[in-house]
Amino acid sequence: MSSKKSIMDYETVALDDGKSALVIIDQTQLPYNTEILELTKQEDIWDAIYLLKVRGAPAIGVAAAIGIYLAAKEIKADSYDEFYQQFLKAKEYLASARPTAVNLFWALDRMDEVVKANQDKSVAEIKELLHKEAVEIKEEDIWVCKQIGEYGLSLVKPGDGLLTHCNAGQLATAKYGTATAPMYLGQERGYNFKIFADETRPLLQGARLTAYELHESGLDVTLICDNMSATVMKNGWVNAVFVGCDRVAANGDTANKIGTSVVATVAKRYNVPVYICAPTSTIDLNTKTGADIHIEQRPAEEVTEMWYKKRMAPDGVKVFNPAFDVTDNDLIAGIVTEYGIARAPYTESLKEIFAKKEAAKAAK
Ligand SMILES: CSC[C@@H](O)[C@@H](O)C(=O)COP(=O)(O)O
Repeated sequence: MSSKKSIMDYETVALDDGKSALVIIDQTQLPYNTEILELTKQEDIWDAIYLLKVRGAPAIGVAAAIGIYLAAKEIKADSYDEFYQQFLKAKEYLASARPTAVNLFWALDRMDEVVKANQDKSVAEIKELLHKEAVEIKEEDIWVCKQIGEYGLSLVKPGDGLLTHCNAGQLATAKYGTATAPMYLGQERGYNFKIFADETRPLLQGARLTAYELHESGLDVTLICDNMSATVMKNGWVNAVFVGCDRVAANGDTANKIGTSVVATVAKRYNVPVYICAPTSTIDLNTKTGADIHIEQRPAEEVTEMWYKKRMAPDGVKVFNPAFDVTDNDLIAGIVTEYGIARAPYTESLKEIFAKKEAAKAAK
């Protein structure tokens, strides 16, 4: 019997409180090396987020929550004010790692709220509450992905062809993934999906991560280049597109990995519905439209040489390398959240989703 551990047996992101470490799989090494990193320094945590060692909006959120807890744990302060000043500095630092995925800010703000709400407590007690909150943020993400799986699965039928772009899988979340959650759940229930994974240039999250985790899990996955989605859709092989997101604006416009809007435009041409799998932690009602979303620009080398033995572009050529694009809301058939599926017009339906979330919180 093989004792080789599957990538699915590892936690994408975890806290080792005894070692005061953020524990992650270094995703830049996948699929060849499964290297587990134990990060204790704030600079290393920042680098891991910036360099995409830990990536995907929900996983970035969990890493940030654990990261700021670890920073807080190290603070030596006698008074609340002294503690909070240093906490805010650490928060600002981690928040600067990447600009588009709102989960980074959402998680840091949630941790900040814990500090502000407990000014009457001792510094030691606040640290303990931060620990609890970071653990909760991670646990919640697992539940959220499960729910998205159930709602997503209700949109498709056994034997369907599904296409996904980038990695919104287990490696992008605490477990199950968002766009992959209906796929994993369908597998448990005998749906026999045929999945197409876009390779996702320039950093190949689709090839290195999505194709890897789905294949390891025994799903029927076919890797395609980014320029092949029209072909597989025209052939009638795709019944639905499921993708994740980094920030959904109040009107439903959605920032996700560069190339998502191309897939959505092609899908519209071939009448294939595009579903955005979106934890409410990735929906930002304070951002009005996609035009207000800050799109991260990344180094030219990611396009010209990073994954090649030799540079594959002329020296000195200009390169444009946005990490994300915005899919306009009219290309989106539904936004699948943990509280149900929002449909156009999104300005209203997303508010209803948040009202359900509030009601569920109040009922606890
Ligand atoms: C559930 S993850 C959703 C998104 O974060 C994912 O689709 C994506 O675009 C990730 O981009 P990345 O640059 O790899 O962090």
